[in-house]
Amino acid sequence: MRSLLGYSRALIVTAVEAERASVLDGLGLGEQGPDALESGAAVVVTACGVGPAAAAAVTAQHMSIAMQEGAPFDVVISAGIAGGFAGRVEIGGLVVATESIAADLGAEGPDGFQSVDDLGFGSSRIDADPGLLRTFRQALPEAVGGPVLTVSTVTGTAHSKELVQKRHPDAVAEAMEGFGVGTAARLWPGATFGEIRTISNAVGPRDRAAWRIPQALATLRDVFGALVAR
Ligand SMILES: O=C(O)c1cccc(C(=O)CC[C@H]2O[C@@H](n3cnc4c(=O)[nH]cnc43)[C@H](O)[C@@H]2O)c1
Repeated sequence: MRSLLGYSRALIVTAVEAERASVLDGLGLGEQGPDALESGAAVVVTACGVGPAAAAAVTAQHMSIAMQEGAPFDVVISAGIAGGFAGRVEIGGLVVATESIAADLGAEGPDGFQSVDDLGFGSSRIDADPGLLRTFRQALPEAVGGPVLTVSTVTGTAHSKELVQKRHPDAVAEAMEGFGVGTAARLWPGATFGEIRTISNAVGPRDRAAWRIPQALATLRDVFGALVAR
């Protein structure tokens, strides 16, 4: 593959291998060996592990190596499955993040939760690059756009869902890596960032048996098939 969406070099970060395999399948790349990063492949797909810390560390490592090799990434995409907020997106559906928000980064107190923004310690939000977002929207007209939350603990009760929705009424989905990937990506000037998620489950009381992972992985494959076709 020469390039993705007109960018010279793309890094796609998933959490787990099954998501990575779906992305590679959609891109028509089959298996990609560990040499792709050092050898300057136009698209590198990596599985970072679950959660924002692993996501930030692995993204930063990849970006640093690519820079040293003289082939920096100019687009970084956090991709994978997610929980969707009922009424906003269906299971099996697709979400494109307008921003990736670290929903549990802050402090609890007697008056409730305060984000790091409220506390004056920085920002818990990373905007998607506007040009990349426009491209996603054109290529994926069926996608629901909105904030995607990054959490360290999957929301698993009606009560915690209510709390998180009160704080983020516009959120369309939650996952566990986007804010971490974006935090690393924005350290490199010239790298654009975005997040794409397909929906495996509804956010709320935990019912792992109800997660439709194969369906979400199939949608993820089709999404990257549509992106590479442009
Ligand atoms: O068991 C499997 O076969 C399998 C295949 C692909 C992915 C998984 C995962 O468990 C992925 C975990 C990953 O998914 C995101 N995720 C999905 N639903 C939610 C949610 O409701 N709340 C937060 N995160 C969610 C998240 O990004 C995880 O890293 C298993």
